[in-house]
Amino acid sequence: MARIHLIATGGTIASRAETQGGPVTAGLSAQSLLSGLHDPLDGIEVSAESFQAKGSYALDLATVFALCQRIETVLSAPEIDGVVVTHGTDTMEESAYLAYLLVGSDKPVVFTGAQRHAGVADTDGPRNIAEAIRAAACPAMTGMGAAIVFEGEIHSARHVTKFHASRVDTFRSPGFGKIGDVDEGQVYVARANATPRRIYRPERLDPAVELVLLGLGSRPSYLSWAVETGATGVVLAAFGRGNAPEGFAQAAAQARAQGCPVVVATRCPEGRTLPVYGNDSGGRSLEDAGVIFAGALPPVKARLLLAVLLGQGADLVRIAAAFAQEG
Ligand SMILES: NC(=O)C[C@H](N)C(=O)O
Repeated sequence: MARIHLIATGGTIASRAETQGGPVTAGLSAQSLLSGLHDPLDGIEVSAESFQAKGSYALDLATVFALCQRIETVLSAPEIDGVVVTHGTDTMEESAYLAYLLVGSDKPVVFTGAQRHAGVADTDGPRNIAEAIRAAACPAMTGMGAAIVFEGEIHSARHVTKFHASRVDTFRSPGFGKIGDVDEGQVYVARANATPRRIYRPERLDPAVELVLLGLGSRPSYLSWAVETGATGVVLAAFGRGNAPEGFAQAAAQARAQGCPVVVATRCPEGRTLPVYGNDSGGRSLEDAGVIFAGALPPVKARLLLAVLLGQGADLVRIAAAFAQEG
């Protein structure tokens, strides 16, 4: 019989509004989440612990790094077959992606949460937890890396993103799709990831990697300002194939000269970067300025990978090699 350990971190799934229309605040323990389950789980044994009851928008990299270490420790126990993490949906894709990068065990790690809090009659929390537990207990999830189970779908942490601010079917994997389903208690895993998972072992995550979303005519001084105020790495969420407004190539070259790597990701939800365009701050001139392209890795996840790499002391060559492997 499978044994799953649940780690609760807060978010809407662990929240209620104390008064009608009042603020929704996190605070429910792991045990109370488990006691709200309606699904009998067909004999899967579940243990639980409360890690931190906060909205996911309030978590920081050090906390999520500690969470990943805790997941690894729990999975090292031979009697545990998988872990479920309950988490707010706002940054769930980020914590799940960090677990994907940092947790070396091949046992299943499944994140889930809710869009409707525990105080409303149609909360989606209990169903999502039950389905996450079933997925974590499924041998076909072995070796897939961290995943998100939500509203009956299974998504790889490598590809998934929160797509809708409030709907219960919020998670999608643009350009890739779900990897499976949980349907009437049955878990179906249809496919693996396209790129092999690589495990990183940093001693910490670099907390000073910034993400700059570019808009039409954005000012390059914003990149320079980030470096001047202590950014140790910057990810530009750039246009299309990885192009930026005029002046960014020069600012990127300066950043690099000051020891701050600049990674260029695309702000498009699908597709990958490729240095094609010349002229001031087209992809080719950014490449000449020494930026590193993120390929198909979305900006938010490129920032996390850079925080991992800088946290393990990687130099520019190793950072470029790691992003090149992302495809
Ligand atoms: N649905 C949610 O969980 C959103 C919440 N604001 C959080 O991420 O903590």
